[in-house]
Amino acid sequence: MKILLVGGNGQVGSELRRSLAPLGEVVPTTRSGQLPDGDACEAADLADPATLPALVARVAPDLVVNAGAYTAVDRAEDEPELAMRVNAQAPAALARACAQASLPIVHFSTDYVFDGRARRPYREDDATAPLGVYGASKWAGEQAVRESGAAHKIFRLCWVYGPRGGNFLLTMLRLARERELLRVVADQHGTPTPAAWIADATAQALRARPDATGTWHLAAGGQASWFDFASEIVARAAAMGVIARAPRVEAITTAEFPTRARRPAWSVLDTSALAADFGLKLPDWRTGVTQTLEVLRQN
Ligand SMILES: NC(=O)C1=CN([C@@H]2O[C@H](COP(=O)(O)OP(=O)(O)OC[C@H]3O[C@@H](n4cnc5c(N)ncnc54)[C@H](OP(=O)(O)O)[C@@H]3O)[C@@H](O)[C@H]2O)C=CC1
Ligand SMILES: Cc1cn([C@H]2C[C@H](O)[C@@H](COP(=O)(O)OP(=O)(O)O[C@H]3O[C@@H](C)C(=O)[C@@H](O)[C@H]3O)O2)c(=O)[nH]c1=O
Ligand SMILES: [Mg+2]
Repeated sequence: MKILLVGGNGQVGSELRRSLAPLGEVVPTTRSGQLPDGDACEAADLADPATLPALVARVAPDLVVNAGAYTAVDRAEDEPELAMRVNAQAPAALARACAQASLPIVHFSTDYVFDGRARRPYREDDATAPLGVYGASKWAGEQAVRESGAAHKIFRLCWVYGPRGGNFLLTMLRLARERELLRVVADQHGTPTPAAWIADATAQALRARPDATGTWHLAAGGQASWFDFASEIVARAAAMGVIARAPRVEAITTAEFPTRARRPAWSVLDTSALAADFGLKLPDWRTGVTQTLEVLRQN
């Protein structure tokens, strides 16, 4: 089996290069046409969706996996057109090309499609109402994939992080080395999920039910505020010797940490459909923090 992996260099994309390898030949694309080790690969610009059907035709895969996205939540408010091209029009073009060639597609979306007013974990068919441009662009991308006619798996993810790339854990470790005090919002709740777990679960779902079509929530177990996540990161990192000492972490409100984009106050995802359909249940989010810090310590 040949797998075209678009966005093969992001947090999830780089873990998918590893986790999908046992399923077949993985053909990654990056924006530059280069992988981090300097090796050449396919180049694909998601800001130019019209070029994507030719990419699919040239590679002639058996499956397309799209891990590329515009993920700068605040910046998206000032670049809505670019965010829409990358997060909505590019997946639309990929999914239409898949439909035409009778290929299945795997696509990823986000908890930020919800407005956060729920009082229980979000289910797949709960009403969406994105608060910002990023969430709106990801919702439009999901809809385009569903409407393309291609067999698809859409996995909605939450608070993704890992040892590489831009993410909250790496930001907290940097700030922990620079500051005595971290101030972190305690009134937004979700579930921090390692990119490696997402990539492993994606590979397992493809193996278990290659033909299943639909949308599933995919996140670690439990729930946390960003303050809980930051507190766990600095406590574990100090205990494991990843940072020399733990700074104090202060719980603040969203109002005390103004950002360009609004974010949902609650975006915990109900993952029971993933368990029922694929037999997949991810460990508690705290286990992921320790595992990721272990990878960083070894590097
Ligand atoms: N990060 C998170 O917290 C969450 C992410 N998600 C979703 O999960 C998926 C994977 O996210 P994640 O791995 O974290 O994202 P990353 O930002 O780590 O990776 C996205 C990748 O897309 C690439 N990309 C962006 N714009 C273009 C472009 N114009 N042309 C080509 N490539 C481009 C980036 O390349 P480059 O590095 O060159 O910019 C990067 O490699 C996405 O669909 C995202 O929306 C869902 C919930 C949470
Ligand atoms: C750096 C920092 C952030 N914060 C707050 C700001 C914000 O409300 C919250 C998270 O900040 P970040 O900007 O790191 O996270 P953000 O970019 O909003 O993360 C989101 O990314 C997209 C791609 C997704 O799909 C979501 O699931 C989610 O992971 O923490 C603090 O309170 N203190 C701090 O020192
Ligand atoms: Mg961010």
